[in-house]
Amino acid sequence: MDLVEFENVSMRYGEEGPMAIENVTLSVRENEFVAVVGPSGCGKSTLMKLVTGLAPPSEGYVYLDGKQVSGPQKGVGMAFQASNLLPWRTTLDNILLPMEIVQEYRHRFRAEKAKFQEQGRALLARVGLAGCEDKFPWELSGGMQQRASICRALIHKPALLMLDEPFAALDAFTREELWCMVRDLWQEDPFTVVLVTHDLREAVFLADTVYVMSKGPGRIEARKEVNLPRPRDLAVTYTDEFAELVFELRDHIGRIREDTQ
Ligand SMILES: Nc1ncnc2c1ncn2[C@@H]1O[C@H](COP(=O)(O)OP(=O)(O)OP(=O)(O)O)[C@@H](O)[C@H]1O
Repeated sequence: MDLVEFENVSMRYGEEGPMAIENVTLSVRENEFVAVVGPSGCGKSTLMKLVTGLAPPSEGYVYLDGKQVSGPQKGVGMAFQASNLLPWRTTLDNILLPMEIVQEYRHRFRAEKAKFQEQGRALLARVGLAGCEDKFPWELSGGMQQRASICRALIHKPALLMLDEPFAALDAFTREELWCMVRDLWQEDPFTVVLVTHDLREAVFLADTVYVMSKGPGRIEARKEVNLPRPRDLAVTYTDEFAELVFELRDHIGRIREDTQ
């Protein structure tokens, strides 16, 4: 079953502005890991706003779990390039924030606080942050902050996790560690993921399907299935098969850049 569907979606900001994305049709199956790659400004973040209901399409339809998206969606977890943890809250309190502020969960959270705190601790342990529950964000490294930010996005067990370049600001080694963390979380207890990234290796390592977007306006130029066997180890990134997939995507993007420059 498809969890996310875009049907001929176009979007412009303002009445007169240029099209940010045009005629986008795509679908994401339940528990599929999708990556969207493309040059800067091609509309990747706009796709995220449309799925989460933060902006309506100018034309076409966006469906989430079979229902047309017409406002902010509760069942979506989001993480961004900046972890945006609140500096005055501990790591555990930061990751429990959605339970406190989203009206839907607030009552249950107040009634069963100890249970949710336990779930928060367990989630932190799964991402290697056991012992960091009472630390403040400034006591954590950048990679640890991003781990916590992904926990915060998953604490309410969303059907869909939207990741907008969550590893872009990290060094190469930390980035690869976090790829493995997301891979493990997803494999242990599957959910649907849409990952927006500039990093082709990241897209091929993590995703089942990669969409390549062009810019001005953003269109889906290519869809590539990644049939590398799972579970994938980092060693796969040094194989010819992996390099060929990355090269093919790079070639698409190179051609798009030539056409739009
Ligand atoms: N709030 C806004 N108002 C007007 N135009 C916008 C707004 N947000 C985005 N745009 C325009 O829409 C187009 C797509 O932007 P978007 O941020 O979705 O691209 P992106 O692929 O996420 O970019 P990047 O990779 O640089 O983050 C761009 O031309 C951008 O200038």
